[in-house]
Amino acid sequence: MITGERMAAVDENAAALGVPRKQLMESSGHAVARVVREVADPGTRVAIVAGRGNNGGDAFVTARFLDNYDVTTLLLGRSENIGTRISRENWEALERAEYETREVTDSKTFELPACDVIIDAMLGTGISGSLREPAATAAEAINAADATIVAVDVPSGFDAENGEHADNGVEADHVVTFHDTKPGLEDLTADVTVADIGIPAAAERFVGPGDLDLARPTQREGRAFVVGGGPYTGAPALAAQAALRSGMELSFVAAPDTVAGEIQGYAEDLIVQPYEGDRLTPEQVDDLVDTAEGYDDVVILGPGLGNADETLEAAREFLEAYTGPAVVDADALPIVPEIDTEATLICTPNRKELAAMGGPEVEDLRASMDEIEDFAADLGHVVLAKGVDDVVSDGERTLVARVGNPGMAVGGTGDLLAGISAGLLEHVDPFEAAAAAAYVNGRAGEVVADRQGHESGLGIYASDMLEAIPTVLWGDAGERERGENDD
Ligand SMILES: NC(=O)C1=CN([C@@H]2O[C@H](COP(=O)(O)OP(=O)(O)OC[C@H]3O[C@@H](n4cnc5c(N)ncnc54)[C@H](O)[C@@H]3O)[C@@H](O)[C@H]2O)[C@H](O)CC1
Ligand SMILES: [K+]
Repeated sequence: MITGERMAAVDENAAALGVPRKQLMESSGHAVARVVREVADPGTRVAIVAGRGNNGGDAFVTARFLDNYDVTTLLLGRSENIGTRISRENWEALERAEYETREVTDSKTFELPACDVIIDAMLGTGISGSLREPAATAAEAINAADATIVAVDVPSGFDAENGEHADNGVEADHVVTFHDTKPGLEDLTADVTVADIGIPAAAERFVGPGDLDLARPTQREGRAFVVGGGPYTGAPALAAQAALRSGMELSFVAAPDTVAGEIQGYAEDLIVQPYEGDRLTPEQVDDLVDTAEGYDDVVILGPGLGNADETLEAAREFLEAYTGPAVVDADALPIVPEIDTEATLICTPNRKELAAMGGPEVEDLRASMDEIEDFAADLGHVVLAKGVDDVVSDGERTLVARVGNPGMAVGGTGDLLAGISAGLLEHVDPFEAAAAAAYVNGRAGEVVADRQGHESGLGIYASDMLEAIPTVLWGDAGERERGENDD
């Protein structure tokens, strides 16, 4: 089962792997033709009713695979308004090859040709709400016709996010859905065929640009609240800056007053809130929890805190009292399995920290995905295990991020990852945030290495990567692989 939104992400990932959507469209269109051949003999009259999105494009392909049928293709709208390049190319191919095509420019003049089979390709997973004109009139005519209705991907009017079906939607006899079934399709009376369209398994196993699409912030929003610093000062500063670079509006660092000035000195963009002492102790916990909850912050707990007993006790008390979203990193990690917390956590251990949390002791994170998944399930929180390849799991879903370069083994990249995770956690669930953050961090390392002219990245600084975060999130670096999906 896959939602329409997730499907779009997977096909973006497939494009990045070199299997562009136009190829998938060819497979989709072919799959629909196969079902038509099962339900109707050659020579039968077939009417294709297509919309201007990729759902329509699939059916333009179908027409080519039904050469021994009597096919008429109706486009709802003008061909110059077809919404995507690949769909337009498939429409143009029909015209050049002299297939029977018509453009319906006015719903009042809509007329279904005499037919025995209707292919409903008006709307697929791009739909929202009940059908608007001219699709509404067309759906009425389709439902009233004495013909077998074959729907492409979903019946038009069906919402592939939640299974709701618009009152004025198409009532299909057969549905040819792609790659995997969609939520709610099984509740329809139609026969459902799930067609394999050649999406590589890697598109769902490896984090790619599609996962980033699901998590990309569209506006400046949220406050990061870093509880870090004491023995170290660079780590909280990097994490706090990475959160700002990932779309947060404000980034606070609560730190001991002995180091607050130093942390502020790294970056004027941060707001440093000093507390008394030279390290975090339980005395500060109530204030910190009140602040974080009072302002709906996303907390980053751990960077540079050190592992003094009273600091770890404070981190424990913090997580036991706090109920909001947080990223837990570094010395605070071993506490997580020991506590009961209502907080929503992303834990970001490296291999050593994973073992220190009581997780599996592994050489190669990717080879140990299953163990990491089991560990995340036991822990009850999202684990983002970072290494050469990162593994992200919420105990049910597990993804591998295989981006980045050897130079990223330098100190500080983990702090960036914590900051990016917090920035994305403001917008999406912790699994989606962690997966996309791993991708963004890795790509940022690649972008910097590229700019510096050495692919290995050996010699990059974590702080060099700060500026590359927006490049990956909103700029060309995130879009570089998108190829065919440019419209
Ligand atoms: N991997 C895959 O899933 C593949 C899917 N394919 C097919 O592509 C469609 C999804 O295509 P998309 O272009 O995103 O959207 P649609 O064709 O579904 O429709 C968009 C179109 O509809 C208009 N619209 C939206 N809501 C309404 C409404 N309530 N009433 C009327 N019109 C509406 C919107 O404005 C757009 O113009 C998927 O289902 C598959 O069939 C690929 O071909 C292969 C890979
Ligand atoms: K459809």
